[in-house]
Order: sequence, then C-alpha cells, then structure tokens
Amino acid sequence: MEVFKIRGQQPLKGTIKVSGAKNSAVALIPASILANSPVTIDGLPEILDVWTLKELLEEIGGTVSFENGKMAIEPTEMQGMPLPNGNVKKLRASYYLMGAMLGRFKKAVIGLPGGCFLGPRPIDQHIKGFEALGAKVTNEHGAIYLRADELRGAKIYLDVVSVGATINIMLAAVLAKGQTIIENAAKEPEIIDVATLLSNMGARIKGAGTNVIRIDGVEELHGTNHTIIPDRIEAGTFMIMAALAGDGITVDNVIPFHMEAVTAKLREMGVKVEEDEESVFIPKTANLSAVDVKTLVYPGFATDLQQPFSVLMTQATGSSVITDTIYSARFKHIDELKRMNASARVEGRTAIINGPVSLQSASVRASDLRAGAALVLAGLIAEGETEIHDIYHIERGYSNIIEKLRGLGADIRKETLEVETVGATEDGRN
Ligand SMILES: CC(=O)N[C@H]1[C@@H](OP(=O)(O)OP(=O)(O)OC[C@H]2O[C@@H](n3ccc(=O)[nH]c3=O)[C@H](O)[C@@H]2O)O[C@H](CO)[C@@H](O)[C@@H]1O
Ligand SMILES: C=C(OP(=O)(O)O)C(=O)O
Repeated sequence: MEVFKIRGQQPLKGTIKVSGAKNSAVALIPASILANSPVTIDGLPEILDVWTLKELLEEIGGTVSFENGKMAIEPTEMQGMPLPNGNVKKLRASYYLMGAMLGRFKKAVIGLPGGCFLGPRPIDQHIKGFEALGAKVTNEHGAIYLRADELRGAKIYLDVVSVGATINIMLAAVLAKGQTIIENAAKEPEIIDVATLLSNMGARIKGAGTNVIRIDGVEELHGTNHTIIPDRIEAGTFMIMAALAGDGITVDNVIPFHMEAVTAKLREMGVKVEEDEESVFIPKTANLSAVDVKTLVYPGFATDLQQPFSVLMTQATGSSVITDTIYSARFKHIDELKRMNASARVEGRTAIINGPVSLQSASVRASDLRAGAALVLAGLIAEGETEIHDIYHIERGYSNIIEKLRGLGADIRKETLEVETVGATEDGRN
C-alpha cells in the first residue's frame, strides 16, 4: 500500500507550475469519440483519470498515444461496445462516454460512474437531457442503457445547475438533427474549453460560459488539435498552500480571471495576491484573519477548493465558517484534521473552524481527492512527519504532485508500506 510521508515546516519558495485542467481533460478525451479523424490534445495532466480514459477509448477500439502531456486519439475504428463494469467505475467523468457514444453510435451501455463520494451525486439531469433528445434510457443492473433511432434537438431546462449534465448534453447534441437549447446551463471555464474543442471539430455552439447554450446539430465532426486550459482547482490549491506555508511562491500557468473567488477570499484573510498575465505571486503571509466562505456554482467559490481552504482557516485568528451548498457530505477531511490538532466542528453542510492552532503530524486517510489535497497542505505545516493513506484519490487529480512540491523545498515522498499502519480501526470513514 502506497502512502505519502511529509516532514512539515520546511520553507517553501520558488515557482510551481499548474497542469492542464482535470475537469476539462476528462470531457475533452471522450469528446474525441465524435470525430471522424484524429484529435490531439496538448497539455493534459498526468493523472489517473486521464490514464483510465485512455484505456476506455482503447477498449472501444480507439488507437491512443499519451506522452509528455500530449494525447493523440485515432477514433475512426471505435465502436459502440458496452462498458458496464471495470474502468468506468474508477472515475466520475466516465459519464461523458454516455453523451459521446450516444452522439456517435446512437447507443451506449455505461456502468454508473465512480469518483469522489461527497453525498448523493445523481445523474438525473443528464438522463433528462438524453431523453429530451430522443434517447430511450434505462438503468439495468447498475449500468445505464441508452439507445436512439435518431437524436433530435430539443429545449432542455436543467433543474439543477450541473457541470456534468451541461457538457454531456452538448456531447450528445452536436450531431443531433436541428437545434438544442440548454437553459440554466453551468458556466464553468471547463464547459467553454469543451465547446471550443467541439467547435474546432466543426460543431456549431453558441453561449458556452453563459446560462443558455445553443447547439445547431451538424452531419459530422472532424479531428483537430487542442490545447487544454490550466487547472483552476490545482492553481487554487497551490495559492492556498502559498498563503499557508510559502516564503514567496509564484503559481505559474494560471488564468487569474478564473481565480477571482478564491483570490477575493485570500485577500479578505490578509493574503497578498499579485496577479500577472499567466501567473500569480503570493509573498510570505504574516497574519491571517478568519473569514466566512460559501461554495457556489461558478463564478462563485468552487466546492473543490472548500477542503483545502479549510486548512487555511485553521491558521486564521478567530472563528471561520465554511458552508458547502453543492454537496451534502464533503467534510470527511475535518475528522482527519482534528487528528492533527485542528479545532473544528461540522454542523450539517457547515464547518466551523477556530484558529490559529499548531497542527501536529498524524497518520491520516484521504477519503476523497480534495480531502487528500487538504491533508497534504496540513502535512506541509504540521510539526513532525505526517503519513497520508489512500493516496490514489490524490493521484486521480494532481499531476506529479511529489515532484512539484519538492521543487519548492517540501520534504515529501511516496513510500510503499507492507502493512496498514493508519491509527484507525474499521470505522467506515472511507
Ligand atoms: C468530473 C467533473 O467535472 N467533476 C466536477 C463536476 O462534477 P459533477 O459534474 O458531478 O457535478 P455537478 O455540477 O453535476 O453537480 C452539482 C450538484 O448538482 C447535483 N446534480 C447533478 C447532476 C444531476 O443530474 N442531478 C443533480 O442533482 C449534484 O448532486 C451536485 O449537488 O462539477 C462539480 C461541481 O463543480 C465538481 O465538484 C466536480 O469536480
Ligand atoms: C469532486 C471532484 O472530482 P470528481 O467529480 O471527478 O469526483 C473534484 O475534482 O474535486
């Protein structure tokens, strides 16, 4: 079993580079299924989700190479094979295979997706969209069966603002007959990125990045070359780390406009954030003030930064309150932080965190991806050596994290343990 070991309180200084966006990557790769000639995507992060999607495309007959962040996908031989089990369970975004395969083959069988458990994560809005386009959708033995004689454009109002449903409906609609209108669409930058790729493949999409997206179906889509946007969640994690433990850190390959909500909250806490065109510099921070944060859909404060941000709150003077309006159960990291001496309690969807406290090393478990990121940040400032278990969650979303942090001076390494040493008994925490 692999763990991260972090000896905390090392001075961190220098430049750290952000990789391509996970939540774009996991949609761009399935989008290639819709093309009738090769697609290349540059700047992809080297994360487990990307490797898993590569295997999934190969399972349906694609020829895929992935080297130095560049994926070349030859989709012409792909077929609408059923994917009820296996790799689809390893990531959330396997749901994009539904939209892309339905769009190209007019049929798909995809096992219900995996990904982080953060409370219930239904896909009813995806299904509502597919049905509106003319698909018959059934759930059989844990897999979603989709079939359509033809797909026809439709007006679809999303009852919940959903990133996944917005992108999935776009994927299914680009080759449908006529016009599709998605109302109450999500506005995340990753949606614009996917719409850009599809448009460069020949799709006709207007309004991506607003809450009404219009898609005029086309007969076919061709290959293209695309460069992915930077990962705003990885960038936010590094900015929080710079505020927590930095002695002057530049976070490079950032679109500062994407970071507005987290930048505003950092400034409110007393952190200096100096923005450049494609980077931000955060000097050493002396004193942090408590703040209240509420996660919201974009451009609000991202739920994916809630867990890392809560670590910063342990170092702020006073009582901070962080509320997650997107997920009902995204606070499993708080119990782990308490093992490290944090003073915090969870009330429903809110965590109340008192600071400042000195964090101490402990053996802790990453219950999900951003919980893992939060524990890495905590380990970097804790006294002693912190051991983080279940690091596969972290590796699902952070590219070369060990190398990147070492580049700043962190004492972090990955080790393989013979036996489970985490302090807990089987208490269902994971
Ligand atoms: C692979 C990917 O891009 N993952 C991101 C994506 O997840 P994901 O696409 O799963 O998140 P959604 O935006 O769909 O979910 C937002 C909220 O809507 C609810 N909902 C969603 C769909 C649906 O059909 N019905 C429904 O009720 C969800 O339970 C959740 O409470 O956006 C989330 C919200 O920014 C991020 O935390 C995830 O990192
Ligand atoms: C929740 C996340 O990912 P996923 O949707 O892939 O589980 C995340 O990136 O924080």
